[in-house]
Amino acid sequence: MSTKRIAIAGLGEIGRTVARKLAQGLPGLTLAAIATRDRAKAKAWLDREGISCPLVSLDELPGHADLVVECAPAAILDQICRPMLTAGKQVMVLSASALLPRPDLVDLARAHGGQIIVPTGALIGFDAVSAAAEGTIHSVQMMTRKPPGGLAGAPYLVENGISMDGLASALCVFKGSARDAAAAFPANVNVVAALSLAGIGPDRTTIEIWADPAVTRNCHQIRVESDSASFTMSIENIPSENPKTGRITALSVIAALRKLTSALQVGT
Ligand SMILES: NC(=O)C1=CN([C@@H]2O[C@H](COP(=O)(O)OP(=O)(O)OC[C@H]3O[C@@H](n4cnc5c(N)ncnc54)[C@H](O)[C@@H]3O)[C@@H](O)[C@H]2O)C=CC1
Ligand SMILES: O=C([O-])CC(=O)C(=O)O
Repeated sequence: MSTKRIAIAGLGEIGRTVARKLAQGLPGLTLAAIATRDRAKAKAWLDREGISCPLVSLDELPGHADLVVECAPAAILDQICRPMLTAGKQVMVLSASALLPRPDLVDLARAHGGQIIVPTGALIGFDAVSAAAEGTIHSVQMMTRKPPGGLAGAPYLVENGISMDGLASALCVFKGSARDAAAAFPANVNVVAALSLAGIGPDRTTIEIWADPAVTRNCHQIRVESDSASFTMSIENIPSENPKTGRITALSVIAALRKLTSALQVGT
C-alpha cells in the first residue's frame, strides 16, 4: 500500500503532538517533513523524542508532502497554503480564523485540484451541522466562555483597552458575527470560524465571548435551528500548555488524518 506523506507546518502545541503520533505510526501515513521558525529548537526537540524527520522551509513543503497540517500562526497561512494548493496538494488548516477573509485560497485549491480540510478541531458536532446544512439551517448561535488567560492579548481587547488583569466576575467581551469575532480574536476563536464554514457562513453565525475567572476550561456552547433538527452541543476543553488551545485540538487532527486512509470511516 502506498503511503501518504504528511508534513507539519508549525511545531508548537498542536504540531508536536501530531508529529509524535505520526512518528509512532498511523496506518498508511508517514511523517515526511516539518517546517518551523526555529530549526535549532526543533532539532533539539526531535532528538529528545528520538524522531528523525527533515526540517524544511515553507516553500519546500510541496516537494516533500502530499498533505501539510497547518498549525502555525495565522499570519503565515498564505505562505503555507499557496505553494501546496498550487501544486494540487492538500492542506489541513487549523488557523480557521485566517481562512475566513481568504476565499481566494479555496478558489486556488479548486483551480489546481488541491484541497483545504478544516478539521473539527477544538469544537464538536460538525457532522450534524454539515448534515443540517444540506437542508436549511435557520440559525447557528455560539457562546464561548474562557478563563481570562485564554483571551489575554487578543487584538480586540488591546485596541479597546479591555484588561483581563484581576477580573473578578464574568465579562462579556464580544458579541457579533463569526467573521468579526475571527478578526477580533484570531488566535482564540478559530472554532467559530470553522463552525461557520461547516454551516451558514461567517456573517449569519453569531457568537458571544465571555472572559470568566470562574472557569478553568475553554467552554463552547452551540445552538442550531434547522428544518431537519434543532440541537444544542457543548464542550469543555482542557487547555494545553498553550492556554488558548484545548488539548483535544491535536487529537482532532490525528483523528482526521487517520480517516484519510482508513478502511472504515465513521461519521460524516
Ligand atoms: N481550529 C481549531 O479548533 C484551533 C485552532 N488553533 C490554531 O492553530 C494554530 C496552532 O496552534 P498552537 O499549536 O496552539 O500554537 P503554538 O503557538 O503553540 O504553535 C505555533 C508554532 O508555529 C511556529 N512558527 C512561528 N512562525 C513560523 C514560521 N514562519 N514557520 C513555521 N513555524 C512557525 C511557532 O514557533 C510555534 O512553535 C494557531 O493559529 C491557533 O490559533 C488552536 C486551537 C484550536
Ligand atoms: O478556537 C480556538 O482557537 C481554541 C479554542 O477555543 C479551544 O481550544 O477551545
